[in-house]
Amino acid sequence: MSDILHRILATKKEEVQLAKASVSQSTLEELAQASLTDANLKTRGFIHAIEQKIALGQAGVIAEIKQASPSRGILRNPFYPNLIAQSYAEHGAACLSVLTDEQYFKGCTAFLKEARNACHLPVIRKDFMVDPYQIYEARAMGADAILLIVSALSDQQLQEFESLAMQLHMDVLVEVHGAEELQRALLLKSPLLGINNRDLKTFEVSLQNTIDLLSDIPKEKRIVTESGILAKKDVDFMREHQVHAFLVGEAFMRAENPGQALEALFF
Ligand SMILES: O=C(O)c1ccccc1NCC(=O)[C@H](O)[C@H](O)COP(=O)(O)O
Repeated sequence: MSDILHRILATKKEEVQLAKASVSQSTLEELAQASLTDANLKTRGFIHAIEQKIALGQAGVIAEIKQASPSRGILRNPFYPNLIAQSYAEHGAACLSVLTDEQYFKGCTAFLKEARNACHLPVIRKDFMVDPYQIYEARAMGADAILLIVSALSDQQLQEFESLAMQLHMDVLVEVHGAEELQRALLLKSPLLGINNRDLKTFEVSLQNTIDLLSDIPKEKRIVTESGILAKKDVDFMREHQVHAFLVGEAFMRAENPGQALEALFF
């Protein structure tokens, strides 16, 4: 239990127990249900937004809003999620990814709400799901999608969490790093499959990781390459291999104008 992912997951389990003592799961379930008919909160199609971009021949960019990360430390200061979201929307992002983890990424629920309220884009709650409670929480805060990290969950949890997210009208990004995780991910229904180029145990990043898994992935899946996309050559490399959806954080967070950086990298 010493690598960073395991530490994050252990913290997350403690946080969920504390949260449950403050807001009961039944209250959250009611809020999540109510959100589905609230004009401001009802879900925006996350996968649909990516597919629309790709149908136009463009890249489907999930643009990340994160203040810090365990591997890179502070990425942006000062940090205004609403302005970043507007900038991404103006410059061609398909969707937003907002980190809500506080301890390791300096994120919070308010950042997701601020970013989503500032634009029309669908938003994924980027956090470490270990309990169904967090899925109700995600919907109650307005998330349009959640992330499920295969290495963090059992097969049963993956299926249960995916099914709950779908019942709450959210899309699911299923994230893998290696071949064994990929086989487990293929048991799920979601068409959105993220391949993380970063090994969350060692922080090592290799874009070749995405390419190495491609031949084992059925055509029905929409592949999202995640992490380490920093330069135009990285984008070209992926697109040459028919990978057209991208999750990018650091390259934009370090730029003075994140949206302009997105446009320069992808369009
Ligand atoms: O980025 C980290 O340090 C990290 C550590 C432990 C778990 C997850 C981590 N990152 C999450 C991500 O996957 C990235 O935020 C995302 O793919 C964007 O990557 P990048 O463009 O390299 O910022």
